[in-house]
Amino acid sequence: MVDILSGDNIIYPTSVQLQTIPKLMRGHNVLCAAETGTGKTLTYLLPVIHRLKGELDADEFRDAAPRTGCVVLVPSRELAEQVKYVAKAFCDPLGMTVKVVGGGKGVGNIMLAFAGGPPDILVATPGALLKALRRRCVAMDELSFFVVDEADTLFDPSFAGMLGDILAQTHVASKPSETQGPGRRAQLMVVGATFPGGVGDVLAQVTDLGSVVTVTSKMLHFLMPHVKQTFLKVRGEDKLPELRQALETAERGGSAVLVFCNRASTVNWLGYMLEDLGVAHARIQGEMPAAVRAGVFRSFQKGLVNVLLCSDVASRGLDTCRARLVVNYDFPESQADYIHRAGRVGRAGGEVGGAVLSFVTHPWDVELVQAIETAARRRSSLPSMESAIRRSAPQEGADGSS
Ligand SMILES: Nc1ncnc2c1ncn2[C@@H]1O[C@H](COP(=O)(O)OP(=O)(O)OP(=O)(O)O)[C@@H](O)[C@H]1O
Repeated sequence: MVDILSGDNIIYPTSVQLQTIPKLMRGHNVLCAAETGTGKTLTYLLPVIHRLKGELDADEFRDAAPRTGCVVLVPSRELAEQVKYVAKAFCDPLGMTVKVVGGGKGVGNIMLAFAGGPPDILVATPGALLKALRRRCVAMDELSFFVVDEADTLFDPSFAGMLGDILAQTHVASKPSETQGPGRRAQLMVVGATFPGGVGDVLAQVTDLGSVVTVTSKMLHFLMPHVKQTFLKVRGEDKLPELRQALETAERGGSAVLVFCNRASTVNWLGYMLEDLGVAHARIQGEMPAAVRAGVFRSFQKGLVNVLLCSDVASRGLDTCRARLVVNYDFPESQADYIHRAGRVGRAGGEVGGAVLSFVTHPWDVELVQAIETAARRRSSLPSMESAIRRSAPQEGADGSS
């Protein structure tokens, strides 16, 4: 595993990895709240793969029937493919299997993922996982790990019902000793860059909250100091010319750009406008089939297109070191959306910082802009982003402080 990491130029752990990986290795349930782009995916994948490989090789499991050892739950198919890609780099050489079941595919496709037997790691979106559970393709009560990635989205009311159904079928450990040997219970890992209220209440239904170690990074809810934040007050009709100018400047500098709109319809409209102006681009929005979105994101990653117009479906978790500029064509409706969009640039392992350019058109955006501007200037955390977990589980700072 170390060879694969160094091949990717990953030599030293990030602060979040340094604090969280040992706790997972010791069998604790962990809630990890750390800013965007700090390497949270490897934070959980490395201990998961290490332990599953150990179980596969252990004498006490030799006669056990094959089973899925870890389910990673993510909100979108793109993110599922991304996690699978990272996991496969480690699992393939170890002879372990990783499969995805995601939205936008029929039941036949979901069954196909299990045709070769249960994968060691299953990366799933909630709807697809529930379908797989109904067909008994995977047994949540036999897992060694259950990971909830992008927790703020998955604990949002739009997913909370499904998440509750899934958690109810998962046998979550309440202490590290329960995670060992045949009959073990699953270790729970909940990961996010922002946390909504109510997370503690949901977790309390499936495990002893006292058993959940919380790791929060010192920079949680801070704006990245190496990402320049610019706010441009413009009239609605001036947004398109301003965008065009920003795209031209980015093109001259060889930067790829993510342009965020608040609605799918605006993404489509803006796409037609840029088409008229002869600006090459691609689009991702939530009303497109998930498989199409995944294909579009792949073309962006490969450098086939440098401008990606997107709705917030692309703001959560997608890892690209290509983007140097994020444009908020529409000002985001919440601080959490701002943090996630801004987090697409200046990510761990990237060589340079990045910039966020936000168009501010409406008087009602001003209050949010002022809060963000002040936080960026003072290098303080964004207000009103407090975590429910902070109040409901034992704390441990990423600097090691308790
Ligand atoms: N220790 C490390 N050193 C250098 N680069 C790293 C390290 N760990 C992870 N990375 C790289 O950092 C990038 C961001 O990682 P990742 O996508 O896991 O971030 P994240 O914290 O999950 O972000 P988000 O909150 O946006 O989902 C990836 O390209 C990854 O390969």
